[in-house]
Amino acid sequence: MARQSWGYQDHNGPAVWHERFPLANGYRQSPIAIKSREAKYDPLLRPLSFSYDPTSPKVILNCGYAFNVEFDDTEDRSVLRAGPLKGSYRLRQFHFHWGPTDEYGSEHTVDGQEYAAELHLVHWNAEKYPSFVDAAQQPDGLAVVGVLVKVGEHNSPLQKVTDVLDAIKTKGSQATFTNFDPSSLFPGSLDYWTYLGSLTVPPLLESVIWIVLRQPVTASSEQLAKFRSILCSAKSEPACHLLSNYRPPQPLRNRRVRASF
Ligand SMILES: NS(=O)(=O)c1cccc(NC(=O)NCCNCc2ccc(Br)cc2O)c1
Ligand SMILES: [Zn+2]
Repeated sequence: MARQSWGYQDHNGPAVWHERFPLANGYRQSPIAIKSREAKYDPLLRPLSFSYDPTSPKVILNCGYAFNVEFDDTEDRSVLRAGPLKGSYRLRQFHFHWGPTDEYGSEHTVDGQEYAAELHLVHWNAEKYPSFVDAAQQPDGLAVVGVLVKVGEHNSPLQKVTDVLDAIKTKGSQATFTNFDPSSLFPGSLDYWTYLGSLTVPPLLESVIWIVLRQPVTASSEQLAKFRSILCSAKSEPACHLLSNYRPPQPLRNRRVRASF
């Protein structure tokens, strides 16, 4: 495995990603600072439609800059439809972004408000493209649902995820993870903002239709601390905790944010 070239520290973090990944200065980069008053209600936007098979999650792995719950995406078992999308998008993985304290760590912000963390559910357009990597090269290839997380009440569905983090402490480790419905992590309202953007991690490909839910969910301070307990170092390396893995908001440039509400 090639030594990870990028990360979230001063020497390899978001401020220098452009040196190896020129798309970092592209025209549809993510995340963005959402300004609710500038978002335009679009009556043509439909409600989101999820159909997730709880037996389709397979493993949880520490990739050094996040932990991903990976799904069996070899067929349409967990899909997202409607909303701003044409056709169905297949769920591939979900992961979180967080910061060094409960005060910040989300990637999207809303009216200047930073949240403690952000959940991303990554789907790809399996109707049009043969694989995730192919879809990730296309302007309509991916659809990511972002859920803002604020510090507060204990989040019991989330505890199923945080309980397994001790088993994947070091970069490259993985553990079995199944019988989990990721829609249990959603807030009560599925109102959303949507805009055209990119991956928020290198290679920063500009292939994501972003769907950011308006209503945040909560997680307790202890649950958020659990995120920070995983290591960005491999077993053989000096331990370094992954205290922060969020990319800050990027220029909106010539883009509009639409609201479903
Ligand atoms: N934060 S996000 O915008 O929701 C978002 C959206 C899609 C994917 C991910 N993360 C990962 O796929 N991570 C595991 C693979 N390593 C990065 C990677 C990604 C895509 C391609 Br093609 C090649 C590649 O090496 C995050
Ligand atoms: Zn993400």
